[in-house]
Amino acid sequence: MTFNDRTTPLSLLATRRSGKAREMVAPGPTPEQIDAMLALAARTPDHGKLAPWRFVVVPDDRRAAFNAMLADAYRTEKPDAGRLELDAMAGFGVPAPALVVVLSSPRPDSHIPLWEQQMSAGAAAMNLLHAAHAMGFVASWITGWPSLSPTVRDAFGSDPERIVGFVFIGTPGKPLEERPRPDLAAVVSRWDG
Ligand SMILES: Cc1cc2nc3c(=O)[nH]c(=O)nc-3n(C[C@H](O)[C@H](O)[C@H](O)COP(=O)(O)O)c2cc1C
Repeated sequence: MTFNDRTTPLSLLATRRSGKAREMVAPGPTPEQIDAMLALAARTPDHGKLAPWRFVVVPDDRRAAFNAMLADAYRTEKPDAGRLELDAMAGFGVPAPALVVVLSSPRPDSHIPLWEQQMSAGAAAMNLLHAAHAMGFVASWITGWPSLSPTVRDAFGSDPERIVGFVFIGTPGKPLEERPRPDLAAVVSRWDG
């Protein structure tokens, strides 16, 4: 199977496949390409025109500081953490060339339900993935412990913001492999009420 076939919009959707962050290599997107991706990702449906999400680019020269921040946060929240766990945090997303942090930035004072604002943030992350793949890269939406850590969230924003995910972007260093896809019969039905 040819993954991320950019021949047509439909072929791209039909063959879209994320890359693994730890297997990504250069080239990654240039800063201008990242800006272009984010302009595409910002075309995301949101009820009430609130744009209840934000993107924070972690530039190349801040990636080491990002990983050090993660390790520090892990040590603070898990004082008993062993060396292996701390090394894993310090290597989070390495060696993927580019990183964008997607934040849910809801407006609590809005009449738009929080749930709808948070769904829009998820959609924005998905659109960022689509933009990256449409530009010839692979992306990977990762969460894990850092996405739930208040300390890490505070490095990028503040309550009630939440980290939707860390989107790593680069070129696959190994051939992509298909993952099992859901049996459509299990997830699609016709309402007969
Ligand atoms: C909200 C969210 C969080 C995810 N977090 C992780 C993660 O922490 N680690 C991981 O290996 N995959 C994670 N994934 C899955 C991958 O991003 C990817 O979607 C998965 O490998 C499926 O590949 P596909 O994008 O080709 O369908 C997450 C996906 C979503 C939607």
